[in-house]
Amino acid sequence: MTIREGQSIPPHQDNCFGCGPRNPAGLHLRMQRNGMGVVADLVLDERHEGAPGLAHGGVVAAALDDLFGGVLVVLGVPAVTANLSVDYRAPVRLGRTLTLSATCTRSAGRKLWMHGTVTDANAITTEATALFVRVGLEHFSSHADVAGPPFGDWIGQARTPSPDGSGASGVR
Ligand SMILES: CCCCC/C=C\C/C=C\C/C=C\C/C=C\CCCC(=O)SCCNC(=O)CCNC(=O)[C@H](O)C(C)(C)COP(=O)(O)OP(=O)(O)OC[C@H]1O[C@@H](n2cnc3c(N)ncnc32)[C@H](O)[C@@H]1OP(=O)(O)O
Repeated sequence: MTIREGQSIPPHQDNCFGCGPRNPAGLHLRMQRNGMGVVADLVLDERHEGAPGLAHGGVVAAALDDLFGGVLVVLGVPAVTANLSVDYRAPVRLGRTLTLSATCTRSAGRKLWMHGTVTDANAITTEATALFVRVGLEHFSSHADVAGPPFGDWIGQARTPSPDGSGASGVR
């Protein structure tokens, strides 16, 4: 599955908390490819409230984690979050159009390092880094039937691993 610049990233699966259109409790993130990364707009509301009028930090972290999962789709690399670190620089207000962006900054062997931000009117509210570790498709298929789309579509389409084993062409 090749995703061109500006094209929408398909959901990881229909019921994904971050990007699944079918999940009634989900964030319904809609990402687009931006270079070798992804961007998305997101408006949080009272369902996502922590302190009055402000987003719960865990929701913001989940959104960024899911964007990192969108970067994996651009790269064609199945991987999972091993470590996620979030810097909350300013409160995230409800009812604002937030811009989220994420990219892979480096890869080596099975490891991919991610960086992402949340901005509100061009000011960074939140910044995250993450370590993802590449896994085989059995990581997913051993817990659920993943034969249907989009996972089913992805099976067999993993990019040929690059010499360092990452498979993530275009990342450092
Ligand atoms: C066919 C094409 C497919 C294209 C599809 C593309 C994308 C779709 C793929 C996935 C998306 C699916 C759904 C997305 C949903 C949401 C997106 C957000 C992502 C998530 O929501 S995902 C859920 C949360 N996530 C987990 O549920 C992981 C649970 N966990 C494990 O499954 C294991 O823990 C694992 C696999 C991580 C490692 O286990 P393991 O046995 O395979 O490997 P091992 O432990 O040897 O680690 C290898 C090297 O990573 C280093 N390392 C490991 N962990 C570290 C840590 N915490 N800190 C620092 N370094 C760490 C080691 O030190 C070693 O480093 P070294 O090689 O240098 O020694």
